[in-house]
Amino acid sequence: MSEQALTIALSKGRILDETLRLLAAAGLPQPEGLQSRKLILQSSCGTIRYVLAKPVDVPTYVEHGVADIGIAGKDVLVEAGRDLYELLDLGIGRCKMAVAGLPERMAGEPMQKVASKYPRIAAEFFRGRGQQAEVICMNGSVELAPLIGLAECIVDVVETGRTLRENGLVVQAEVMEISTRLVANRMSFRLKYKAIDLLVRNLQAVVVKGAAV
Ligand SMILES: Nc1ncnc2c1ncn2[C@@H]1O[C@H](COP(=O)(O)OP(=O)(O)OP(=O)(O)O)[C@@H](O)[C@H]1O
Ligand SMILES: O=P(O)(O)OC[C@H]1O[C@H](OP(=O)(O)OP(=O)(O)O)[C@H](O)[C@@H]1O
Repeated sequence: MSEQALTIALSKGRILDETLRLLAAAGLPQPEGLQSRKLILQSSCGTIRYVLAKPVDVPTYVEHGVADIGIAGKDVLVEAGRDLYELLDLGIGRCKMAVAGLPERMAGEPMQKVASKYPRIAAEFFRGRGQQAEVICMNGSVELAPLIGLAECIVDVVETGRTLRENGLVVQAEVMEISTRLVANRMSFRLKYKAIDLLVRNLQAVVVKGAAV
């Protein structure tokens, strides 16, 4: 690593283990004390400070410059709409953003209410299709909405498709492909270019080779 110290905001939750494997495969100094409840972990050599953040907050930390680098899903990044540099597709956390609903809904029928944890992405998708939709913002278990009559459809992440299947819902349209991305604060990218460029090149090598996934 270069001598410039970096702060990296990692997404806690389902992509954390894969992220850590990828960072290790790229030869990055590892965070110490992962088993603790600490939210800021230093690497042993002190060149990297890791911040363990809620995924949805990662773009906020990076845009404000309290983290130089962030690792988060494309879904979270697009929804946040922050002014960041997207440097690399890490190829992990792969899933899709899709519109889903009950199968008996006629395809092409105008939508009225759409439930989603991603209100901006949902609104933009229907606006782009020239359809008027009221987006109802949810925090989880979004699949409930069409089942209980809150909305005609949902815009949500689909990975294996199991949650949709087991709740009798089907994909009606695909919105975008999702994977985990490396992003940087714009100012950090200029001021710490050497360290960030080295980080990107090391990660790129393992992403391309697929060594860590
Ligand atoms: N089945 C999936 N469901 C949700 N996200 C997934 C899935 N598979 C991969 N991902 C990716 O993993 C990222 C993190 O998901 P995770 O569930 O940990 O975060 P979250 O939805 O913000 O969770 P929480 O609200 O519980 O903090 C998502 O932003 C997405 O890019
Ligand atoms: O296609 P699948 O493999 O079934 O995965 C998709 C499900 O996983 C996520 O939910 P999560 O488990 O994060 O819970 P949540 O409903 O609280 O967001 C997502 O919101 C879907 O519900």
